Amino acid sequence: MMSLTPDQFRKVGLGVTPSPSPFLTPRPERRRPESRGSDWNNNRHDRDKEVNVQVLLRCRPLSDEEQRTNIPKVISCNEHKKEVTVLQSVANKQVDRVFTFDKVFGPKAQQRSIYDQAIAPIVNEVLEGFNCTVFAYGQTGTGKTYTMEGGMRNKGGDLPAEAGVIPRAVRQIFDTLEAQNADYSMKVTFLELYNEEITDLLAPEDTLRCTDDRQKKPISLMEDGKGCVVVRGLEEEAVYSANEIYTLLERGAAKRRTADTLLNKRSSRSHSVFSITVHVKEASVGDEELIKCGKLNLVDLAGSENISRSGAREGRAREAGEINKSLLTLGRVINALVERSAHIPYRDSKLTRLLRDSLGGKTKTCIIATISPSAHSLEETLSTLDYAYRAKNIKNKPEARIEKIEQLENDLNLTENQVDRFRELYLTEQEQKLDIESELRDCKLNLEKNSKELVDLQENHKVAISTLKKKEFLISRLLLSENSLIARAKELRGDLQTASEDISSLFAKLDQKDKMEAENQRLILLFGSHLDQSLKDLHKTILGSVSQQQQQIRCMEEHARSFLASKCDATEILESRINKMRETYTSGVAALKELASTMQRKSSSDLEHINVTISSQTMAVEHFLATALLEAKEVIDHIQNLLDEQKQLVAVSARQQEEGLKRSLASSQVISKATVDFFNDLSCHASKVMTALQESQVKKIHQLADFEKMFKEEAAREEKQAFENIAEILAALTSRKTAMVSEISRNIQDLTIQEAKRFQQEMYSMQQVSSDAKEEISRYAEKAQMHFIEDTFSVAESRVAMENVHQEWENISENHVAHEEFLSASSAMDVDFDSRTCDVLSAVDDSLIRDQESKKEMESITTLCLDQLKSIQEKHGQSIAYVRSEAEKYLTKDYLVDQHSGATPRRRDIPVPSLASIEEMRTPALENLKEEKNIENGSKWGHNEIKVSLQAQPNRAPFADVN
Ligand SMILES: Nc1ncnc2c1ncn2[C@@H]1O[C@H](COP(=O)(O)OP(=O)(O)OP(=O)(O)O)[C@@H](O)[C@H]1O
Repeated sequence: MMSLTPDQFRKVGLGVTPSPSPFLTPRPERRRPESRGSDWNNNRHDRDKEVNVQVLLRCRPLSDEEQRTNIPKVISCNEHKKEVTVLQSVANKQVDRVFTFDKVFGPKAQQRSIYDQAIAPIVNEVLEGFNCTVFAYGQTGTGKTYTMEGGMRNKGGDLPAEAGVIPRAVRQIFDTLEAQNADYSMKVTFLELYNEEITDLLAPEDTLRCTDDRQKKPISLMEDGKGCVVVRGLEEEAVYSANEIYTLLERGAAKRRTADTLLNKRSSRSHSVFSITVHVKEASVGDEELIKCGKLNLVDLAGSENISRSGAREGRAREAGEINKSLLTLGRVINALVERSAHIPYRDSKLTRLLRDSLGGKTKTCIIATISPSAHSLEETLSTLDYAYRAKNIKNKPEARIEKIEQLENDLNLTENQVDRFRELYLTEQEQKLDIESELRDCKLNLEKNSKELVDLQENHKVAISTLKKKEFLISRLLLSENSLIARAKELRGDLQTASEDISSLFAKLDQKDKMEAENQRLILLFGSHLDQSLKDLHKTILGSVSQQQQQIRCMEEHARSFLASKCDATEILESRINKMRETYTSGVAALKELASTMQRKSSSDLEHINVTISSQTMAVEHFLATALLEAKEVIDHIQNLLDEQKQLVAVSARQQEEGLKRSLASSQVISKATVDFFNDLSCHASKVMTALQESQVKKIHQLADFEKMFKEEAAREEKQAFENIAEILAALTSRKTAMVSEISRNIQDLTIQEAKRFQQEMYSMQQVSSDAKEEISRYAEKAQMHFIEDTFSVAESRVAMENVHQEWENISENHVAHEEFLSASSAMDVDFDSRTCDVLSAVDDSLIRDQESKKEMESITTLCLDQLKSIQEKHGQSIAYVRSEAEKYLTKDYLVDQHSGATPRRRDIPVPSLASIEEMRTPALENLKEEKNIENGSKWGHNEIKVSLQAQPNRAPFADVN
């Protein structure tokens, strides 16, 4: 045990004395104790707050040995989620267990991070005047000592990385107080609890010199587990600097009893308790001096162990037994605290007495549970986790201790040294006082509990007596209840009879409904078959009309073909006639040539004769010639006139022929245009028919959908109106009917769609045929135009030839005979030409007549087609109307099924006795009876009635008879 003050005290010459003055504030005057600072009140308030014990979990890494032997890991830590998962498989099934703690540190967690995250805040609380305890709990070899002590050696002022909680806490306290330049004193104790004996690990060397473990000087622990700190410590007090403390601690730690076990080469065989008590002088509040007193306990428990597994040898068996015993007591204390038992077995072991204030007391407590990740330690790990998890629920009531001792010091008029000693004693006294207070509170609680139990017993006694009375009364009341129950049962029976009659009539109604349902189904089937039949008829009609149309189209094709053939014939005739004309012209031209040669021959002989005549009769002839010349001139003029006339006639005839041909062309063009227009009209009409069909189909679909919707709405309305009892049956019926109707409507829609597709195909083929015929006719018109052009050319050629002939005739105009011959030939040719032209005209007339005939035929076919289309449309409309009327008929029938017949029993309220009336029949409580006695009239169960009934049944009433 030692007292520590900062080096600066020693520097000013105060530190070496056994009892240094920790508080250097001058105390100039004596002060009154009445007023207390606001902090004091705050801390009083803190006393009422309960805080849970904080539980951290640390899992060590696999040791080198464990890694070498490939021991599987069964622990997984999630520091972020603060979860530890124990991986377990039972019968090849993964049955993992997850535990959650306040903080979780995995195998990689460093000493420093654990301290900074978990312990540093606790040390700060100690400096604020709280008592705090941190203890490590876990199976042997899981790292408790490593966590609490770690490496203690201080290398040149710096702590090593593996330094544990104890050296780091000492460092933090020193550093903080120094930084605050605080007025403080500190006391450190390091105790070992071995086999229920306490040893001071900081006792000077010579006490231990030449002694074995058993001869270590034990410290007797006071009953409340507190006394050792102050009482023993005062005698051995000394002052040390911070660095010296580390050396002392290291030495003390080395003194702990350890042993080589199978699970840990340096297994601690004792519990160690390291305590630092810090007294910090608060800033003066007014004329009062306040001291914050905080205490930090750092406990390293010996490891719980399975003796057979840990391999504790014979000599160590008692040791292991003692460790387990003390840890079991600790477990019991934790259980009692969690279950909030009235009795907490703190006194069962020295360990629990030491930790009394840390578990369920006024201390802030943090448990570091250590586990191993090895699969071999699974059982012990689960036990540690269970304990640690339970310990989370322990509640402590920590309170900051800020003491006011100035007043007492002044009253006692002590010296400086006495004041310091007094302060120490006073503070320890306060601690003890608080402990006694807590015990007193426990006693009070027990007393309260006992007195409560006594009151309960008295209550029970009273209750038993009143129960007896109640029972007597109950028997009498039961008789009354019996009578009223029988009367009520009779009433109920009447109601039941009526209800059963209603139910049987409801069942009759249900039967009727079933029958209607069957009838409906039959009707629906009939409707389906009708619908099928009508659709088949419709299909047949459509097929018939389509085949008729095909026939007509074929007929039209025939006509077109025959028309083309006749046209070809006419063209051939025209060609042959033109050929004949050509032949006539050729023969005419040949005759003209022959005539010309004859004329030439005759002219030469005539010239010779003329020459002879001229030579013989020169003068006479000259005169004659002059006369002849005049006559010739006249003749020539005449011929010229005749030729002109002839020429004009030929030109007129050619023009007439050309005009005739033009007219024929125009008429054939008109015919072909009319034919094309007809086919256009036909295709237009067909497309109109198509659109009309599509529209009717869409309309049908809409109508069917509307009908379906209406049907559903109607059905829903009916369902609502129907009785609740048959609502389900009706709903089922309606849904079935709806399904059937929607099925049928779907089928109709499908059939209509197929029909429309077929129609479309037929129309498409009709259009194809029409367009083919149109093309044929336009080709024919082109051909006719070509022929006409050829004819025109040939006419023009013949005119040219005629003009040539005319020219030749002009050249040989002298020969009158030839002229006459020419005239005759020309007239013959003209006659021939006229006859040919007449032939051509008659052929054109024939062709026109035929065209007209074919046009008429086409018109008649078209009207036929239109009539047939109309009839198809009408038939289709009729069949749709039929289908609709049939559907309406059958569905109206369906609707009628659920019409009110009047025979259905009406809903009637069966009088159900109210709960209150039934409750009235119950035998009332005794107290109620007392109340009832006060009610004169107006209650069914009035006092008078009881009396009457009791009198009526005297033998059955009193309880005494039963007994
Ligand atoms: N987190 C850790 N990182 C590295 N080594 C560790 C860790 N925890 C424990 N060890 C090592 O495991 C061994 C056993 O640790 P320690 O002695 O601290 O266990 P213990 O729980 O105190 O055992 P016992 O109860 O038997 O005293 C030591 O060698 C220690 O260095």
